[in-house]
Amino acid sequence: MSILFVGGGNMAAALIGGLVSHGQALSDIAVVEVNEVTAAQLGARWGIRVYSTVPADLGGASTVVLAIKPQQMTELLGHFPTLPGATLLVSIVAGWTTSRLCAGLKGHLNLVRAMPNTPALIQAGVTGLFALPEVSEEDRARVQAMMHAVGSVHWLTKESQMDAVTALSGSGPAYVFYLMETLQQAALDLELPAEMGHALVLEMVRGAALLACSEKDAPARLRQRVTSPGGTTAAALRVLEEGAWAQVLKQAVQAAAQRSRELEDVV
Ligand SMILES: NC(=O)c1ccc[n+]([C@@H]2O[C@H](COP(=O)([O-])OP(=O)(O)OC[C@H]3O[C@@H](n4cnc5c(N)ncnc54)[C@H](OP(=O)(O)O)[C@@H]3O)[C@@H](O)[C@H]2O)c1
Ligand code: PRO
Repeated sequence: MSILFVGGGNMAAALIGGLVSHGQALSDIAVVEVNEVTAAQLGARWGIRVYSTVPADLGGASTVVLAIKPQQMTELLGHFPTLPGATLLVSIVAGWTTSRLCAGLKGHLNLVRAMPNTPALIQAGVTGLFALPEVSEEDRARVQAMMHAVGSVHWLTKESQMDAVTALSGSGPAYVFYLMETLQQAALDLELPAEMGHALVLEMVRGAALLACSEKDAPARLRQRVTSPGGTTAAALRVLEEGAWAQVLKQAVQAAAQRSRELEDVV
């Protein structure tokens, strides 16, 4: 499978890294990247072909991955080559629906939307996929293999689920990193040395995530096992409940899903 990435930023680099580690030939990967610094870094890191504009023949690629920001899409599609019907178009662009993509790509229907996340950088990502009915089983398998190279894959049954996936697992790493930043600050406030606070938070989050993945018990049950009656955890959880922490977090995820719905309309 030869792949042309349009946009060679954070997510494209993560996907390329995963593909290369799964044996994808570097000669079968090319990138279109307008940012000269990023373009030079991609070339130096992998020695792959890097274009400054989309080549009319797509560099011979059978799969094109759109990996630019939603706000950059209208300009890109304004001068995008007409795709041969057999070319598989995969878009990781948040918010852009297949209907808008199809319209911008002159009726192209061989379309799959993918929503990965940044742990893809270490092949620990999770991706939601949605394909139009016109996409063949073979092309579905190709895109599944591509995203599986950077983590696990879940097929969506309805495109509208993509906004929730974007809000949950697409944006989700930022919520966890924010929690970690806050806990590190709390460690400083409790006068732990910065390095120790940093390590304790990292190892605690890693341990909790691994435990949750290894156990059949739901997170609520795991939480109960930490919480001794009248103990320290109960004291902390009471403060979180008083601050309506769960409601605030749910509202944050709702806001992300709403923004995903709005992003289709950005120009
Ligand atoms: N980051 C995430 O966690 C994440 C997760 C899932 C999905 N996504 C989606 O993935 C897409 C890319 O996100 P990202 O974080 O990888 O963004 P990014 O790091 O900004 O990468 C996009 C790259 O494309 C370049 N570019 C802009 N216009 C271009 C054009 N016409 N042709 C070729 N290259 C062009 C940008 O250059 P400039 O910097 O000079 O503009 C930038 O280097 C977004 O649509 C986002 O919604 C992101
Ligand atoms: N990063 C993109 C955004 O913040 C999409 C999910 C994660 O819009």
